[in-house]
Amino acid sequence: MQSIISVQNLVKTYASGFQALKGVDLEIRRGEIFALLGPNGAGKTTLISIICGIVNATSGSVTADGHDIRKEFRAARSKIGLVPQELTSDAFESVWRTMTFSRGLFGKPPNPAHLEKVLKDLSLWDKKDSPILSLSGGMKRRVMIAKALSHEPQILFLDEPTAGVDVELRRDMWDMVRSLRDSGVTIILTTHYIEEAEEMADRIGVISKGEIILVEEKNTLMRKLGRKQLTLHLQAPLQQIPTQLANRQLELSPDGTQLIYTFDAQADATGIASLLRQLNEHGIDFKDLHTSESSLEEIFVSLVHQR
Ligand SMILES: Nc1ncnc2c1ncn2[C@@H]1O[C@H](COP(=O)(O)OP(=O)(O)OP(=O)(O)O)[C@@H](O)[C@H]1O
Repeated sequence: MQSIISVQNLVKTYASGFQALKGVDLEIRRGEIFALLGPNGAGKTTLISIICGIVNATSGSVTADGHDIRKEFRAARSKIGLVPQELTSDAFESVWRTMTFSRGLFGKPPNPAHLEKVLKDLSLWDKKDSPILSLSGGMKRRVMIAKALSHEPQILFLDEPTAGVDVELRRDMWDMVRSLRDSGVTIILTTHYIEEAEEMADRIGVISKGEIILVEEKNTLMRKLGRKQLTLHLQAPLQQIPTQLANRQLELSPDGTQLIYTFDAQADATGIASLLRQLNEHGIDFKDLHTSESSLEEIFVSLVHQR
């Protein structure tokens, strides 16, 4: 499948001499939701800003729907909608005028039917004549999305779309983003909320210290890097793990009442059956057991910490 965004060997060295991007390659597939995860200062905003033509790269190239962001700036930029973190509109202006103005900036002829559809999709139609400042925080965020969609872009960047919003609004936002994807828009979002990436993304990219350290299908990532744990609640506390079991991936809880076995969720043989046999041989009885899987958060933290 042809990529809708192609980033090749992108380097950004700021005037201070700091290298924020160290040769980034990234392909975004048409129609996907791609989540870009990274700790503070990893280079997410720099990368997005270059793709959107706000910041110039030191070297490397970016194409959006086949158009080079430098050589064919207007054509490339018109494919992209950007929803920044901060509200960037005249708060006294009405929702409708904000959208028509934004569309005009891209040199697109008026298309009231498109704007109406966007506003209806975002449940903002009845607010079209309201000044932005009269709207709630959640509505203002939706107006920023409406504004970014006003020129009919095929690619939408959402920078931290749900930072600081309450749980209910976050869920609404997720539903909205999914329905945008279903309507054919490719979505790239940055987020600090791992839960958000886990919930929404088709693929996940992790950036750390200016390098993309991993790009993977979310499900594959969770399967591949996911660890499973089996916790056994013991009948009687243990002082220590018997030496015969020392070569196992076992941990004893500080109070000695739980044995925790970590195993590879992917492996054909988990070793659970033989572990249980060994415990039986050593007279270690348990009253209960449960298994748990590592979350994307744990995977992410361990990835970034390995570096
Ligand atoms: N104009 C600039 N001049 C010099 N250094 C900069 C400039 N802008 C960003 N940086 C540095 O580049 C690095 C990457 O910044 P960037 O804003 O891209 O990170 P980020 O991943 O978006 O972080 P956050 O999650 O905190 O928004 C940081 O170390 C930052 O201090």
